[in-house]
Amino acid sequence: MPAEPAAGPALVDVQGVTRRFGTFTAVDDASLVVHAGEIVGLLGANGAGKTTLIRMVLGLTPPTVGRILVFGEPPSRSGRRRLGYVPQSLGLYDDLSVRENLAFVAAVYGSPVPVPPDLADVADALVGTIGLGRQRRLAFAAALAHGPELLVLDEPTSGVDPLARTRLWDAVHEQAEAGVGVLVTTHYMSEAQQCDRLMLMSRGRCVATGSEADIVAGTTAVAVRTTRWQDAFVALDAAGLPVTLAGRAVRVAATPPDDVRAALLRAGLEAQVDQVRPTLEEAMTELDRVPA
Ligand SMILES: Nc1ncnc2c1ncn2[C@@H]1O[C@H](COP(=O)(O)OP(=O)(O)OP(=O)(O)O)[C@@H](O)[C@H]1O
Repeated sequence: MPAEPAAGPALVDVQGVTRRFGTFTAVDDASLVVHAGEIVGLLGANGAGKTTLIRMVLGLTPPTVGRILVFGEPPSRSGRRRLGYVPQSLGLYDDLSVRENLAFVAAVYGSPVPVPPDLADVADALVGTIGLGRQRRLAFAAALAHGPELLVLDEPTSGVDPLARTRLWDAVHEQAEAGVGVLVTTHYMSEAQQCDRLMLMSRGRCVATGSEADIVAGTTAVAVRTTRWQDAFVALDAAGLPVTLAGRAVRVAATPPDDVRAALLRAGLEAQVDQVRPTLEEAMTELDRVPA
């Protein structure tokens, strides 16, 4: 996962962009580039500002401050023809069949769009009657109809099962390998790990950028080893610490080991407390807590 952006002209170049809605700042001084052939992931909790940033890249919402270039120019109608966008809501016609949805897109772009082989068995089913995973696959195929150079995907696999998610990501990688730049928002850490570069947003601000290793560096996590792991979990949770349980492994993000030991001692628990390499999720917990 390279930390530095790939060479070559940027497909998307966002510099120092802020977007306010009244007195509320949804995006605060964000910068971002996407080059051909790379997958850039936008991460952040609900309301972090990801969709607002994407809408600005698409030219749907103007920035309050800052500069956005897409294909070297401010977002425009002609630029939009060179990109494919899959919104969270998918933008499909529920009362048309899979085939009819693709025919509609084909009519707009003037080029035929074949039904993808993995949707062949539902080609004549109304979109509203097929599963969400297949709807997302269809929205993705529709976004590719005109051979875009840039794909913008807003939570493309939200609510779909792991198999469908893997298939969609295979299709995303295929596009990137063919030279398409991809800007994708996600809540799933497993998906973030598939991106070439990441940008983590918290309350509108960009709090970390780079590879997974860059983002994890400088954050902390501890592992708590004790036979009384259930009691340890309850005590740390009651102490207000960001504790998680994976099987019997108790882990605490964003907290120095001594603070974890102290919280355990207060609960009358003895345990081995070791500093460990944080997961991306733990790093995000810590970075999301950085005061504004
Ligand atoms: N048109 C608008 N008017 C006022 N506030 C808005 C508007 N659009 C977005 N916001 C606010 O800006 C903040 C960022 O919203 P945004 O949808 O960009 O977040 P997000 O990171 O995409 O979240 P999610 O993961 O839930 O989609 C939220 O607090 C939202 O309520």
